[in-house]
Amino acid sequence: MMSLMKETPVNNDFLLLDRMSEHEQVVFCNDPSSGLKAIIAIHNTTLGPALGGCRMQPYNSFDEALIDVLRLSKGMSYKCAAADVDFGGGKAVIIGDPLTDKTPELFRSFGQFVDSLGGRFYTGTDMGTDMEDFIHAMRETNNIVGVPEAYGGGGDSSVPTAIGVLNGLKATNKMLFGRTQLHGVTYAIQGLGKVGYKVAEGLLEEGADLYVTDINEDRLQQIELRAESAAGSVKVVASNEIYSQEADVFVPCAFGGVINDDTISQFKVKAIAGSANNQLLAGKHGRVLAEKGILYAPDYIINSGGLIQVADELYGANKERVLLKTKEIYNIILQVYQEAERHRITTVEAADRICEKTMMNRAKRNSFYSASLKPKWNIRN
Ligand SMILES: NC(=O)C1=CN([C@@H]2O[C@H](COP(=O)(O)OP(=O)(O)OC[C@H]3O[C@@H](n4cnc5c(N)ncnc54)[C@H](O)[C@@H]3O)[C@@H](O)[C@H]2O)C=CC1
Ligand SMILES: O=C(O)CCC(=O)C(=O)O
Repeated sequence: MMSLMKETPVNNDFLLLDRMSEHEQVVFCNDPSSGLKAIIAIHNTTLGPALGGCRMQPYNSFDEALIDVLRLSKGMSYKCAAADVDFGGGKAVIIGDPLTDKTPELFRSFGQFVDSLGGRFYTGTDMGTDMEDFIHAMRETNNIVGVPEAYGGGGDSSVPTAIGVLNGLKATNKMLFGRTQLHGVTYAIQGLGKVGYKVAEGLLEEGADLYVTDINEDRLQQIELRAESAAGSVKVVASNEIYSQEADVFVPCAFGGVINDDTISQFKVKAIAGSANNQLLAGKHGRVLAEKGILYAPDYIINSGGLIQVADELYGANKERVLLKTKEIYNIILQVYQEAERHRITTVEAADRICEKTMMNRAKRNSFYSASLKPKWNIRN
């Protein structure tokens, strides 16, 4: 299997098709009546049916949306392998503004397209979408996860995602300072959305000092208010100043591509560990970070708490089980750091190796015919 962050120049349609050739299936969804324009990408189903959230964003171009969904779905294949769940990599993007373009019809239409894949793809929330959106989608398909408990789901998947990030931060502190405690370390958090806000709250409760930024003023006011009754402190900084803060750890919880030539030249941190998917703009940036002595927690491992919960939902949601598995992120991140150190490779290379081995072993193991009529993981069909 190829490296996760392969750099592919995208400047004409044929190169784009080359890039798509790593994927099993890419579906373009167009429904003029609801206004839905979406892309579903299934990267790899070696481990099981594809599973991954649905992002809604006002992409500037079709190519931008396609590149995003291709990268995100590939990341999910690795995330599923790292989290040891029997699902493969997939993701969806809806092209539109989450603040103005959401309607029940749009999400019902999206649900119909998901259903048309016949169980090859399960989806739920991601950046720009909320659990409530998928209540509409699940009227059209059984293949929706991350819905409220009242609808038979496991609830808000950003809760375990945030718990996973906090555990990844503990592992990072262990590696950097030889201690797991979250206090006594300063963090620069980018994005106070569903995940970032909960991470910030968790850190504040532990007494940590934070620099935070978001483009949403309400979220900033909320966290400032929250800090008043917590042991830690908050300092709000402008969006473009978050990269150059004198913090110990940068915690990206907004968008992808945030680790690039421009930001790396500004970083003063010792480590980067946050929830955003596809943090490295290109594969080379993992090495550039390592050369600069910045420890990097591979995104698809530290942010796998949400995946663990939505995968668990398909076995019948159990919070205790989800919490146990999510806390394992501490050990997996530490293992990646240690293997990278031992083999003198980057943490991205160490993580990719572990996941590719899992996928290859599974591909070999499942080569015989089984007469089982119903897959064990599918309680809804
Ligand atoms: N929700 C989940 O369980 C999971 C989320 N992730 C990833 O974590 C990241 C955050 O996800 P969510 O919290 O669910 O999304 P969200 O949409 O709830 O939050 C994103 C936040 O980032 C802010 N933001 C956008 N542009 C910004 C900028 N230029 N500067 C500062 N802040 C900015 C937004 O205002 C918003 O508050 C995404 O990359 C997502 O793919 C990964 C795994 C699971
Ligand atoms: O968190 C979710 O709702 C699903 C998993 C996912 O899409 C992700 O981890 O990026």
